[in-house]
Amino acid sequence: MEINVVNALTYEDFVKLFGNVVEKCPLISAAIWSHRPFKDLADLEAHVTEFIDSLPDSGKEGILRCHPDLAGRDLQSGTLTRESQEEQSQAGMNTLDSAEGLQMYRLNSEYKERFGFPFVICARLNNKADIVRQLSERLKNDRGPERERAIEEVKKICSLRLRNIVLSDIQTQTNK
Ligand SMILES: NC(=O)N[C@H]1NC(=O)NC1=O
Repeated sequence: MEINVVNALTYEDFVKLFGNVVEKCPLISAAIWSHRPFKDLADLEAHVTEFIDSLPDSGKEGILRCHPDLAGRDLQSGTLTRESQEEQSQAGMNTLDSAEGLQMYRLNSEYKERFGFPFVICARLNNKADIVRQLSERLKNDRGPERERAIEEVKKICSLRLRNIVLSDIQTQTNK
């Protein structure tokens, strides 16, 4: 997708297309739409990053709380967003055996109890073993550094989702 096509999108179409680049936070794309024209995709991504960085700690924690648990209730009940469903499947979160499922449940609960927000990691860049290892490791962090660490993961998820939107659009165009 050419950047001039993105820049020509109405507010409604822009939010429809980019509204979930940060999980369940369409407010972010609604806000950055006003920064058009974007120079390129990297510029669009930089605006998302800047918006997130400008939030107070409570806003950053709010973003984290919009994320579903990995291998959690939404995955079991099929209520994940399409993006999250794909990411969690790619990391093998949908094929945990009962011992692994219980381990994830316990670690996720311990994490939420400690920090007051769910554990977030870019599932596309990690496999099952990485996720369990990092969840155990990050449980040892202090709240401030852990909040920032988790927000960095949100940015990685966002970057891959943005790229996905653009690539799948190229695919559609070549198929025409
Ligand atoms: N909790 C959490 O990390 N959730 C996610 N990670 C990811 O890549 N997609 C998600 O929904």
